[in-house]
Amino acid sequence: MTEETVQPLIEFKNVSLDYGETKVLKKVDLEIEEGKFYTLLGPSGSGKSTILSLISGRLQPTGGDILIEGKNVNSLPSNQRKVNTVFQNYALFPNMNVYDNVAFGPSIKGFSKKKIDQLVKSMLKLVKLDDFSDREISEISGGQQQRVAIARALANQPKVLLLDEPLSALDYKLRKEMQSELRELQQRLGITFIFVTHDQEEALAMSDWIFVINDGKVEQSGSPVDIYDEPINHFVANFIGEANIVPGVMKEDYLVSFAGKDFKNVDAGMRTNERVEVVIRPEDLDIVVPSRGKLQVTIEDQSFRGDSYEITAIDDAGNEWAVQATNPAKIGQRRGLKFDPEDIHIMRLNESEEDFDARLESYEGED
Ligand SMILES: Nc1ncnc2c1ncn2[C@@H]1O[C@H](COP(=O)(O)OP(=O)(O)OP(=O)(O)O)[C@@H](O)[C@H]1O
Repeated sequence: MTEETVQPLIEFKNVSLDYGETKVLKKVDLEIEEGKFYTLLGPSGSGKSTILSLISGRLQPTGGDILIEGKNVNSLPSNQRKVNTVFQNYALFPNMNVYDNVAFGPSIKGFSKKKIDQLVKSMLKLVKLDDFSDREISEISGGQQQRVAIARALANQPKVLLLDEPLSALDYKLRKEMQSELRELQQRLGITFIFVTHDQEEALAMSDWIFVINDGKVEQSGSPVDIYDEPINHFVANFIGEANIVPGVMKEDYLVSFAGKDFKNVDAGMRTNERVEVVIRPEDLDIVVPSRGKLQVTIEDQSFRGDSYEITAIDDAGNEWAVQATNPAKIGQRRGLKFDPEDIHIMRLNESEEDFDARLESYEGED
């Protein structure tokens, strides 16, 4: 039986964008399905907003193809795409009240007054601003402005909502609140959200699927859990959460050597004695008495994080380990580090997802 393939809502095939000599996007492939929450996560300048501009039609690619519902839209104007964007600065009309801001899109489309009214009221209800219709934009808070911007975009009834760092102007608490509100809104509406952020915590908390973008390329894509637990390379491991990354050698299947010792692990399929990078997350390390530790360390530093202590320890081979611990430690003390085989994650050196797959295929072909 063949599995039915779902046509992606949006596809990027080998999409490049150059500004003269500057290559901003380098042969990007993406697939976006209907009804999910996607996040483009990457550092400043990596090309996230450029990808949104290509989806919305504000920019055209210099190479490759962009497809929406299977049709090439490389040169389809923005206003003919069922896509709307919520910008970082909200871009609200300051001279209009809340109601008129939301009514703007539907009025341009020539809908009847009654239909516009219904639409605006339901959108304002959706973002919990039904009592704020008559307020001027200057009379509402940042978080409320953010909601108006979302209601305004949704009033255009898009298939896809693009959100370009929409929470970055909010304070920590409001930002957290809006994260769950946005997530809930997306689930309720069932439309596709593509959210841009450089905040990994935000991406992990909100998304069904994350694209990690770096230097105009997709470094890795996957569910938040996949990306956190199985980062494909040094960049992703470092960018997504805190990671201890030390050099190692895969001696054989399920046996890795690092910090001068051999450890059982759960990875297989690499060459004998292949050089690798070993990743262990700070929360997967426990500080114990030296005799119970798999590695012996000296406590170098510690800082209080509110709900935990971040401890820095140095092993006898000179590797530095960040440990997230519930109890404080004493600087200068000799301790042990404990971890389980499944907490050891192995990364091949400088390997892209494509190279990794190609190598895996050739490995499987050798049987
Ligand atoms: N008109 C332009 N000419 C030349 N380079 C440009 C132009 N517009 C953008 N760039 C470059 O393209 C790169 C990607 O920009 P983009 O805005 O997509 O990044 P980003 O990941 O969204 O960053 P941020 O998180 O800071 O918004 C940047 O290095 C930027 O300097």
